[in-house]
Amino acid sequence: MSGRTTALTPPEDAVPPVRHPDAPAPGEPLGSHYDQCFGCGEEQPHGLRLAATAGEGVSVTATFTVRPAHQGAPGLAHGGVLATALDETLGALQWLLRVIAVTGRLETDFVRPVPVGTELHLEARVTGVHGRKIYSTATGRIGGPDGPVAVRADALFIEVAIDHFIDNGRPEEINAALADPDQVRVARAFEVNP
Ligand SMILES: CCCCCCCCCCCCCC(=O)SCCNC(=O)CCNC(=O)[C@H](O)C(C)(C)COP(=O)(O)OP(=O)(O)OC[C@H]1O[C@@H](n2cnc3c(N)ncnc32)[C@H](O)[C@@H]1OP(=O)(O)O
Repeated sequence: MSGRTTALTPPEDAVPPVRHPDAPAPGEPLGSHYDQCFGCGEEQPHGLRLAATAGEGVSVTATFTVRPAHQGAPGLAHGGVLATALDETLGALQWLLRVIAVTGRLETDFVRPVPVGTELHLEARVTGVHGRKIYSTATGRIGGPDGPVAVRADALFIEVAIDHFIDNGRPEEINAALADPDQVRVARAFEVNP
């Protein structure tokens, strides 16, 4: 990482994010980007099954219920699982920008322990865009959208082409995804010029 800034606030010449005209309307459920995703996939038995909804501007909200499979200490959510919930919520912002991006950097504050059974209410928004770099921030609250903050994160996502996944993913999963019309439709929903 030599010569690379680790700052997660947008640089002065960053531009405000622009909501894509074809982005899902505020209040619209975003669905899963991949049914095997550990964060949002419906086919992952121990996954988070996080459900995200489009917000105003370039923002999303999401909920995730902590289950016994998500424990670290007895009765409490694992920190890595909570970071996943934040990462997934931040990743869902891509639906509103209609770009494909991956997490380059994620800085997480764990403010309160989160017991099993908790419904975590997350919200995320893009704070600025600088070329391929997308700066964003998220919080997770216990029990409701106005509940106490349990976790928060700042992140830098980097825009990539679909080839990022084709070139780097394991052939079994990539070939299955490319053969699935629903998956291809979802991938195209992220791209400005499919
Ligand atoms: C078919 C299926 C479709 C599914 C689609 C939906 C998928 C959605 C999935 C969502 C799932 C949930 C989300 C997930 O879990 S995503 C999974 C977790 N993330 C990853 O696996 C990413 C792994 N990393 C990489 O692939 C590369 O390093 C990337 C692509 C990120 C950059 O390598 P690339 O060679 O492309 O770019 P570059 O190195 O020229 O850098 C470009 C610029 O960025 C700056 N920079 C880079 N890194 C950092 C850093 N760490 N801190 C600070 N800055 C950083 C860099 O300085 C430069 O800035 P500047 O010099 O221009 O100013």
